[in-house]
Amino acid sequence: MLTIKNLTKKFQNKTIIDNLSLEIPKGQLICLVGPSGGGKTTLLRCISGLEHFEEGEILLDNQPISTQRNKIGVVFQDYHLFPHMTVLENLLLAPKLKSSQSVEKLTAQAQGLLEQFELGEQVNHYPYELSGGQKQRVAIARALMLTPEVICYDEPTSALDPQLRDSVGAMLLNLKENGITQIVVTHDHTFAQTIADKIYEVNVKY
Ligand SMILES: Nc1ncnc2c1ncn2[C@@H]1O[C@H](COP(=O)(O)OP(=O)(O)OP(=O)(O)O)[C@@H](O)[C@H]1O
Repeated sequence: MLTIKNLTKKFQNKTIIDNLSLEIPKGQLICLVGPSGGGKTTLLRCISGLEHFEEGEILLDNQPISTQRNKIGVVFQDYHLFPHMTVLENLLLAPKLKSSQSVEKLTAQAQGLLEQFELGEQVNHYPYELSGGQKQRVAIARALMLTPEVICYDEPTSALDPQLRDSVGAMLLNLKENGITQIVVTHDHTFAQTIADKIYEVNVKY
């Protein structure tokens, strides 16, 4: 269970998130929608431990999020792939630093994920050689390498055509089957309605 209790986040004394409380059961897929500037990305960054907040608590299974960051994966809007590394190297970088598994095992895991995401032929390609949809799938595969319990996505379909949007939707629904809790920021209400267990409107008045 991911629990947000009375969360308040300010930037330079401007309140962006005002006393927000939310409970997300394990394995749920929720979408955060709302107007531009409403605080969706900020909320996602607070949940993923990338942003400090003034008041309230964010707990994963009753533990403060600050101690649980390694259980939370983030897929950024512009993917944040390392341009000078191949697809495989992008997947291996963080687990090589954080995981106790051998490089051989990690490589096999990465190759398995890339096959599953239909990226088997792109293993040794660089990000500039990939399409938007392929970059998106590499970013999701990279997040999965750390076996997260929660994955946060910021606008995962904003750069994709409708067909690729549907394939990302199918991928997220598939991950739901594995019990991963997913939080998706999106402007796309149709996409949200297709995939979400619950949709939350983030629309804070300043
Ligand atoms: N690092 C920062 N410093 C100061 N203000 C910030 C910072 N990051 C975000 N903000 C402000 O916080 C507010 C919420 O921004 P946020 O990016 O969370 O909104 P959003 O709902 O994700 O918007 P969009 O849908 O346009 O991506 C905006 O007014 C933004 O200018």
